Amino acid sequence: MQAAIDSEGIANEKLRAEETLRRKLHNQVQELKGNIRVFCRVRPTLAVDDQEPAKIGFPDAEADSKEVAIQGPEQTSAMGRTTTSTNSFSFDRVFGPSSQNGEIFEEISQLVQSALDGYNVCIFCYGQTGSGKTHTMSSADGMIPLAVKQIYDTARGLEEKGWKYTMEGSFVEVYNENLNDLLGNASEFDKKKHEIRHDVEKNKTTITGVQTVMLDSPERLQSMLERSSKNRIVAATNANQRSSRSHSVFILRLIGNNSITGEHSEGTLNLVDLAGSERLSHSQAEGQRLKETQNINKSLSCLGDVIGALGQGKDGAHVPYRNSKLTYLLQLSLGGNSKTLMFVMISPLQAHLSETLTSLKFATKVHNTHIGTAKQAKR
Ligand SMILES: Nc1ncnc2c1ncn2[C@@H]1O[C@H](COP(=O)(O)OP(=O)(O)OP(=O)(O)O)[C@@H](O)[C@H]1O
Repeated sequence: MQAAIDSEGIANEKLRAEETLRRKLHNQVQELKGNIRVFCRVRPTLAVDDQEPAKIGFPDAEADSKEVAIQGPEQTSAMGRTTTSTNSFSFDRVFGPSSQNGEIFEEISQLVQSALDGYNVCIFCYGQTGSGKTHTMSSADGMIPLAVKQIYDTARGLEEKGWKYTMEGSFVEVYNENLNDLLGNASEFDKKKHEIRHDVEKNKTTITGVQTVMLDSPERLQSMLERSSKNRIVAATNANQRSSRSHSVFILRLIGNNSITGEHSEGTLNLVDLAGSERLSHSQAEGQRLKETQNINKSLSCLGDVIGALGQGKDGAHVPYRNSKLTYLLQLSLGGNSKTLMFVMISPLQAHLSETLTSLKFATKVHNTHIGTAKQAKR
């Protein structure tokens, strides 16, 4: 009897040691892949798209591709000759129009694992309105539900290794440089002030007056997503397609305690659906629309500046987090202590060619950035 208990004890200890080693190796692999990665996704042509497709060379479904080639707009020379140049872009992965959310999630599941292991992670969707950001992030089989499911499954598996996890979720939007609680009361949107507080020591950000939901069952997530989308519909007006004019940030805080080894880890996974990146010419926009556009342009270019400053990798160099609400909110999840993935979504239509090229150029800038080694928030 005693021998059986002893050998069970040894086996459990081996399991725990293996888990500690797995975490270390997992992180080494993630660092080799780079702490900032960019994926591109081309959405399929939809039945409602009645415009001509653009000439895009995208990967076939089977290939593990990194390249996308776009035939640029026609240019006529002084001699009257018409030419079109091909613009090629390369990223960490390019997904063609037939790719499915499940397949895309396989690539990001490793980052979800990093958040469980105590790292801060940001996953962004960037692109013009209608390019597939919400489909990728929040649809029924999008990154948010798949990430939460993976966290449940993994946390359950880690129980036998002594780990117990709690998962807290909040969901906010940044609209016109104001924070709103998507789980709160829509009548308070743009009125109630929420403050962002960073505790650098604990590597933890809190937002005052925002609801936090203990995500202890998949049903909780479902009701959380329903509440947020209802709130956005209430807050929208005919003239204001609010969801595409604001950034939404789904924040999952993952707290793990190991009662046997005494290890503790806290990580945050931020899933960010950015506002539509299309450039409205100022002459077309006026009033509320102009204000929205200016705020979106400012915050997206600020995000690019923050990533650019981090990419210079100089310790102690100024990083302009405070220049926009979004970058300030994500301060502790961007930079040396964290891992970032940017999805650039593109439309397959010729009519969107110029926005597509602008998006791909922004994404290339991000892709050329290398962020320093992440440190784990573990005590
Ligand atoms: N990969 C895809 N497969 C099938 N349908 C897609 C795909 N991507 C996008 N769609 C469809 O295209 C339409 C526009 O996509 P979506 O709403 O996700 O765009 P968006 O970039 O989030 O726009 P907005 O900025 O307005 O929120 C939707 O009807 C969506 O269901």
